[in-house]
Amino acid sequence: KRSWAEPYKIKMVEPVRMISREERQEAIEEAGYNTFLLRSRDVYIDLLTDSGTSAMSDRQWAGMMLGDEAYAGSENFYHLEEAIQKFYGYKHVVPTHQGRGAEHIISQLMIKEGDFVPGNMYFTTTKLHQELAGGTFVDVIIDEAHDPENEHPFKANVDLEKLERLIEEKGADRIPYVSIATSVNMAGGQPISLGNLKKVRELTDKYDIPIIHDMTRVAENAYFIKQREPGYEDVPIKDIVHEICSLTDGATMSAKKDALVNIGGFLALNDEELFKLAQNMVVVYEGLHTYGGMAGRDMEALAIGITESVEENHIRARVGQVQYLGEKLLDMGVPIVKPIGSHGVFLNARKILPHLSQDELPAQTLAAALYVDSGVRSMERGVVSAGRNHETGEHNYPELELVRLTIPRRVYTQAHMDVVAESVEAVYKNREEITGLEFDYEPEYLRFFQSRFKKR
Ligand SMILES: CC1=C(O)/C(=C\N=C(/C)C(=O)O)C(COP(=O)(O)O)=CN1
Repeated sequence: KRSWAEPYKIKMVEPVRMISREERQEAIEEAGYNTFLLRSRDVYIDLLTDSGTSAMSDRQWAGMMLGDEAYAGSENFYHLEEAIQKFYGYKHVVPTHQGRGAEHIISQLMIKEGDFVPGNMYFTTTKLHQELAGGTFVDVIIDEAHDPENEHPFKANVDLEKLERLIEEKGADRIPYVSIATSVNMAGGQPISLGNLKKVRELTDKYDIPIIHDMTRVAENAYFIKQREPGYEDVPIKDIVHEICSLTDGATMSAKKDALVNIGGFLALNDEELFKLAQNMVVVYEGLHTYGGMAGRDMEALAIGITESVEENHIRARVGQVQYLGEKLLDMGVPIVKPIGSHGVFLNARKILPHLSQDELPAQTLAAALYVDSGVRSMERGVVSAGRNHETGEHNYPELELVRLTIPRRVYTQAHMDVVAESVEAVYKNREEITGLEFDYEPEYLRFFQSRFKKR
């Protein structure tokens, strides 16, 4: 089996710097032990997120020069609309500045006070917008998804019994839609199978409940279907993506991930009436319905990015790099979420720091320790990200207490992955020395972005 390399070569580089350990210790204290509050210039390898951090292609950059910055009717909008209709199959497109812009609109439109929104595990902004609209998120993902060691190949599958029980218990009229994410971020970048999605479709059709698809990383999910689901080995990624979308009634997308742009998003809907309502809301919150908070040039780059995102060699290289890092860490004996995810490798902070209770914020602590060791920035995906129960005010204590090493698309080389793995190994070897953190400042919403912590 011959080696295989990325299907591109580098045409432009952006120098990065490595500051000293002393400077990194100062920087993390300055940032209140929150990696979101570090300055980019103090970060060596930035694995905080794959959101908006990917490299655009020369074609996308060329598209930036074709920005039709007309306020209304920009040519770039129609190119974006065509790309979404062609690759995703949805009829109507409402552009937004990024994913949460679309989540805000669809939540306000479809959810009424006291509703329940079932979904395959929560995502932070998605759940918050459902709550702000008066709804309650209900997790209907299979139990295996909450077990980092479980190697189920499709951990994002829906537990159909859980879903049907909820519908029977609450009544279909209090379930505005089922929220299905392709490649579930908080479970460790795990896919749903087409077989399961078809069963979800059958069940929701029985009760006439729509499915709204969070398609932020749909191409990565399609890649795992091609790798793991019988019958799809020879089906092109773009056809799998199209089939996934065809089983849903609409979608929100943060285009900052799979679609390879630094800003952008949209809401896509098949229902004409809902589309008109969404179009009317977008002008209140995002911008005219033909730009929705994006410049014309951004929409052009996005239309091109969508085309590139479903290209076989691109997605194979993208997911392949994540698998490479994950395999290295498994070989080093570092506890990570299995199977290895699509957009990142998730360290099992609870298992790495068993001497810390969840109240000592193990994932937050581990992310800070990793940064001090090497300048590698990661993101907390544990109790801090889970926030507080919006009724009781108590912390939500998730099963999964993870640190996400999120790989931007087409940015880092294999050498960077090797440096990251060695740093994780060094911190892992020294794990007994690590002591916990506590909150110093905690904002009301999405606290993981802006909280500050201190050593206990
Ligand atoms: C699955 C999913 C996401 O992962 C997501 C944003 N994710 C971020 C920022 C991340 O770091 O994973 C969003 C929100 O998108 P936005 O960051 O507003 O463009 C929606 N769905």
